[in-house]
Amino acid sequence: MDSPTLNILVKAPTTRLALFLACVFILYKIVKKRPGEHGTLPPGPRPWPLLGNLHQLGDLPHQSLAALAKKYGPVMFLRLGSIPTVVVSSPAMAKEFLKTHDRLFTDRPTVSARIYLAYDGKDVAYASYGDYWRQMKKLCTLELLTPKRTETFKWVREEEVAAMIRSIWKQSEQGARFVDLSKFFFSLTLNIITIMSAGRTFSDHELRGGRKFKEILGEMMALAGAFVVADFIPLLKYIDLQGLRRRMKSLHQIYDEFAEKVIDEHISRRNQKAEEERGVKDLVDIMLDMSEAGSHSSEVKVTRLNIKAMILDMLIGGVEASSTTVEWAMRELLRNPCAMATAQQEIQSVVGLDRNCLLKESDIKNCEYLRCVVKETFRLHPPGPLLVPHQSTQGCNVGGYHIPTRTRLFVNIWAIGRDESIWDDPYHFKPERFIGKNIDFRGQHYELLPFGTGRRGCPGIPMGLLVTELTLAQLIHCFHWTVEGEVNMHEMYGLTVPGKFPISARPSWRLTSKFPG
Ligand code: HEM
Repeated sequence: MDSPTLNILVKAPTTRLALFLACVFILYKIVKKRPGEHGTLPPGPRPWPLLGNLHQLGDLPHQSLAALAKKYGPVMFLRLGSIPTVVVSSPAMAKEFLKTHDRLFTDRPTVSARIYLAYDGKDVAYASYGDYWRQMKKLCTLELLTPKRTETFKWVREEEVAAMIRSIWKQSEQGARFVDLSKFFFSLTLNIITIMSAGRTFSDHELRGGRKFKEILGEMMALAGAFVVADFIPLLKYIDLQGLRRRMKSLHQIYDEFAEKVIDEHISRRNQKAEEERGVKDLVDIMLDMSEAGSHSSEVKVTRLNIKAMILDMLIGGVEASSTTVEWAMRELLRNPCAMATAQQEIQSVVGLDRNCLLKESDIKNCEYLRCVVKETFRLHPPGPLLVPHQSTQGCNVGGYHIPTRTRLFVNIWAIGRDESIWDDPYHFKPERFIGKNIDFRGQHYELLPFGTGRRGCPGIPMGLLVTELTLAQLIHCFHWTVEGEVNMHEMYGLTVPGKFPISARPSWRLTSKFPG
């Protein structure tokens, strides 16, 4: 270019401005599109400096992300603080990420809960993808949570559900007008998982400082699901702005002392009794057996640390997910009296009304409608609406888009469950939609993934399902339920998404015989 031309370009203010804007536009396109070997990022809302798109998550991120996906499509790119994030909101794309490219998205991000609560990822749920996680997952799926093992804990589920029914019955006999079902469900699932894992429940005085076991666990779950700003904005990494990490550390210490005590108790019991006198083995017993044997068919070497971290996962992963599901199923049945009556009628036709023993787990296979009630609850109210976040281990191309290394992946199963292009009348609770259909929730049907799928899928499906179905069946078989006014359906986001307000309902005994036993 000769100098007069250059002079015109540089000196004329409008030309200079135009040149500047053109450069910015080209740069923006380069950054946004990343053409060439990387390809294009998925579409998404423009991020703000520092915050990225965090301000768009709101109190109920699964709902806000579902609304954004309506605008940007089933694969959407955001920045949460500085974290590149992909949100998937259709069955086809869920299959792409969780089946076709599953291996690339099997990692978990490093978050405060993993570091300060979960032994720095020495558990299963928070562990990074790699040999350690693989071994721990094998321990879950081949030893601790197999359908056969789950069957051996049938007595725990039946006894504990019966105890809950008895307490509700007692309260109603004593004239209580309403019972707080949310409290009952949390205590029930906590008791079941604690007995299955550690052999017994724990009284209020057994933890340091006389802290209540139930309270400590409740607080740990709340912290595991809390939003920690520093996990998204690395600038704040060294400041515990919300005081959450301090609380995590202190609760972790209390949990660790509890877990140490449980292991010591088991060891001293083992030393006192011969193998054949020990009775039913709980999960700590099984892991101690493996630890003594040194190795096992699953090639997992089990240490004290593994046992403590594994029991933590059973408690954090199993308790709230199951109680939240029962809670939503009850809310839906309470506001859908026809569905409630159909489910009650079905159970009645299977076991009658005058049996002097309560319904058993083995009766549930004959209650198809009840099982559809649970499925429909998973569709509308999956306890983990965005699953547990996955993370990409390397840059890759999925669905025609470039996904950078260490991108966080959320699969919005809540949005998929309410998608009008997949489900007829999606906002209404209609268990009958599943009758005679082969849609299942164990990970083969991408329109219904309450337990996730693929390598990171939930290992607790048999347990979670049996607890949920049995509890619900007993509750509606034994009692008529009424509520005052409308059933509140507001959600609260955390480790799972339970109702914002507890469900309070009025029971009246339905069976012709008094409470059995
Ligand atoms: C209704 C009950 C339950 C539901 C809906 C549920 C749901 C889920 C979901 C959505 C995930 C994450 C999947 C993913 O990352 O893609 C998960 C993981 C997990 N769940 Fe469950 N769960 C339930 C019960 C249980 C129970 C009873 C246990 C154990 C006693 C359990 C233990 C775990 C563990 C250890 C993981 C982590 C797996 C991994 O990261 O590899 N869950 N669950």
